[in-house]
Amino acid sequence: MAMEEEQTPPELRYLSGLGNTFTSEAVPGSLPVGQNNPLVCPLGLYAEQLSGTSFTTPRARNLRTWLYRIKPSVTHEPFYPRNPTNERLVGEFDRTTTVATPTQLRWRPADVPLHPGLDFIDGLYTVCGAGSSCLRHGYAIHMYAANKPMDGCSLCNADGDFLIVPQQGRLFITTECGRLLVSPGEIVVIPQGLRFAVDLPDGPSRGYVSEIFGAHFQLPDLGPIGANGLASPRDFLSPTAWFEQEHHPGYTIVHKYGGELFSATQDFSPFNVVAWHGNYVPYKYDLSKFCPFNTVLLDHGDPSVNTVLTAPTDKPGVALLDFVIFPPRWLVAENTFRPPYYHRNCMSEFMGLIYGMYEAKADGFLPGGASLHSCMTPHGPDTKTHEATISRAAANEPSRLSGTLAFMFESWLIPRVCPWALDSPCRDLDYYQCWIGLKSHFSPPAAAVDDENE
Ligand SMILES: O=C(O)Cc1cc(O)ccc1O
Ligand SMILES: [Fe+2]
Repeated sequence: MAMEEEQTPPELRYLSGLGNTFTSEAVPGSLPVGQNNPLVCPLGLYAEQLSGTSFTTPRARNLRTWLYRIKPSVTHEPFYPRNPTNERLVGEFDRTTTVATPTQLRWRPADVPLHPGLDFIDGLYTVCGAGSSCLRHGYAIHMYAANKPMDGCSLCNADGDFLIVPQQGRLFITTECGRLLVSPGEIVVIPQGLRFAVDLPDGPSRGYVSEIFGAHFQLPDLGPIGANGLASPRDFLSPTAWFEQEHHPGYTIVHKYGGELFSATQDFSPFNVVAWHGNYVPYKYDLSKFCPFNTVLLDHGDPSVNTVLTAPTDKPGVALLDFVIFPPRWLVAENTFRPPYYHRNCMSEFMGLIYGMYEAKADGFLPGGASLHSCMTPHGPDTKTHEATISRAAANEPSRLSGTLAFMFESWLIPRVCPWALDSPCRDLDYYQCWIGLKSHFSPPAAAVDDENE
């Protein structure tokens, strides 16, 4: 089922609404009526539940889906450590795997290698993260550069949810719930435990992934904004049931578990779900649908106002991981330094750029590149941006920030960084230089200086 390079993907139908309970059948009459697991399911299917939360999680946050499939997913040979594994995937962030550094870090975009062929699994590499997938608290930030479809192979991430941000090349993703086509400018969430395979209809592809352990993404509360605004639930799209039933000898099930890869074989595709119902589903979202709110008079608001999705911790208002965007918008604040302010944050900020230029960096932060400003590490606009902003005569005029889309993964947990990210040829070792040229503009009245120094 792998698509050749630049093949047109099929038209897909989606179900709309984040958090909805859906039903979907690829064959009419394949979904049991009135119960989840009848003695014999319609059309001779097997019933299988996929639980995304504990059975006893309160109803408002309980997530599960019932899958009606040709054979249950348990029908496979034993799991073995995958050989070769992917040495650059991390699920436990400690001194043995990663490094603590308060240094401002920035990376140039990685070239997508053409040889040897890398699929989504082998093209993934962890950049940083915190906590532990086994202890179900923490997150990992990965990037990927892939040039080969996952052929005869699916991935199941037992560790957490993946939020994937493609930056170059569309992703055609087949899941047990159906198929999604995700373009740069869209994001997709693949929930923990759902099997999926990534095809690359445009060939070489790259992007960013945040993975969260022990939590799921939800929409942020809107507070005084009211009932509408930011990302609207109806703009989140989930797939419709789709299955394949051909005999497929040697199909490989890859299982990411404790940050490590295992594999098992079976003689059929895992995408054999004819019907399903539930609320534990993959979904995609087109970031151009985001309805941004911002200041209409003065000052630069905090970036939390641009939160698309948040994964909460147990502390109210504190995120395990926020996904925040910096979309095209009007800037209208008066007498205001409009780019981001200089900043030290108890949260840690990983940023990526999907296209265009980021408002705080005139140079060096490029589409496909990344930066990391960890807990309390100072950062802010580079010298060029600062100088250009304060010298701009028309600074009070409305201006439209266009042709740009940056994002941030922001977390309460302090990330540790992978050695290969620190040693990467893409690392911009001169990043700190972008602030070194900031001059003192301090000009107190002469009398005040004299008074003080007398
Ligand atoms: O560091 C950054 O560029 C992200 C950011 C953007 C903004 O508009 C305000 C604060 C902030 O941390
Ligand atoms: Fe910041």
